[in-house]
Amino acid sequence: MENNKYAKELDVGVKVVQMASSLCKTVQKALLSGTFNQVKSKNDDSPVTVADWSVQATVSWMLCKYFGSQRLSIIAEEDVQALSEPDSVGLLELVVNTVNETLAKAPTYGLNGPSEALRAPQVLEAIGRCNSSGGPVGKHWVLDPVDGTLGFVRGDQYAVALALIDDGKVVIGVLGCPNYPLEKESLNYHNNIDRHTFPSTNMSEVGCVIYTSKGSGEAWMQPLINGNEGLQGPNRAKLIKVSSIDDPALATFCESVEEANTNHSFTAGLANGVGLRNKPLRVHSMVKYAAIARGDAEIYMKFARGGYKEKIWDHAAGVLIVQEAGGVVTDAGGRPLNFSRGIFLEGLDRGIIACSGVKIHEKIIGAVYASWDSSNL
Ligand SMILES: Nc1ncnc2c1ncn2[C@@H]1O[C@H](COP(=O)(O)O)[C@@H](OP(=O)(O)O)[C@H]1O
Ligand SMILES: [Mg+2]
Repeated sequence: MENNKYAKELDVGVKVVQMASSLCKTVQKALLSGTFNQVKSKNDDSPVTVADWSVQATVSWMLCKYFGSQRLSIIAEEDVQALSEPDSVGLLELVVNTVNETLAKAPTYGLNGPSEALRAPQVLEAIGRCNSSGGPVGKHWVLDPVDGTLGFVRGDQYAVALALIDDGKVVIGVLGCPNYPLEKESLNYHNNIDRHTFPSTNMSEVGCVIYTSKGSGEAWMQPLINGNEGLQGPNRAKLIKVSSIDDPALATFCESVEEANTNHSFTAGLANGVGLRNKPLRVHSMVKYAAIARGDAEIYMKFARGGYKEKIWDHAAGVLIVQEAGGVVTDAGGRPLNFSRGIFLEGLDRGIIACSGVKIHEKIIGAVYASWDSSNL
């Protein structure tokens, strides 16, 4: 993928997501062990933590460093408001420390950090500059600093998702999945990782970064780089591919854990309609796209309640990774997702269907048409 037009963007993107994933692992451990417990609620009641802001600041700072601050457009989930409030002084301090600890390790990841530690205003500026609204023209970076924050605070699955959109098309996608084991066999999707035993598994075998660039026909997976070992370790990147299973009776579908985010009974009806037999794998975050791309599951379906507008940062990186790994992603009407119309997936028809192959995908789309009118959705 080195000859790619976006080779530099991909190289920096993968390294910065590696750094961000490591940051998240550290913060998640601290949260679960009670070292600090600052979890805030946003207006929509979803949680936000030190990790969300720290990742956003770190990625934003690095993108500025490598691609210049002048015309850099970044669209990311978090804003600075809650962090700038008077009662957030302690939280801001934690974020500043976390960002500086992370940036200090930049050379271990093959990147250059700042010559001196960032101060609070610089950290707030880095977070606040990610307020672009995207659109059909030019390059836009898209970041979900911690996707699946609910999974994150529960000690479960979450992802760091970074994508680049160029003239309305997603051209690179990078997904950090810090709690996704390298081997499928050791992933127990059905249960949350027990808070009290976490981290019980061999952590060196847990966590990966998956990446691709448009048109390459390849998606790659690296193990998480250990902050101490850094780039000295062997490059263990390997190609990943979607599953070749096309018999629905053998296929597995994944979906959100939260009923509030997708209609579980509608997807159960679809699953039944196409002859799926396996129980759904309920997983937080874009790790579901990673599961399809790695061949660990065949189908991902999401049907949000009417009126909910899907955000581009929740899908951009995952969609491209699934497509380049050999899969198909469309809306429930069978049309491609449109990343060119600002921060929302405008024009999305009902829901999102990601599949390992065309055959299963067609069956699911057919089942949607057959059951939609009677679904009350
Ligand atoms: N009412 C809703 N319907 C659908 N998706 C929602 C939603 N509220 C939040 N989400 C999105 O669903 C994402 C989590 O996905 P999942 O349920 O698959 O784990 C959230 O990402 P964040 O956790 O980054 O906010 C959020 O963007
Ligand atoms: Mg998200």
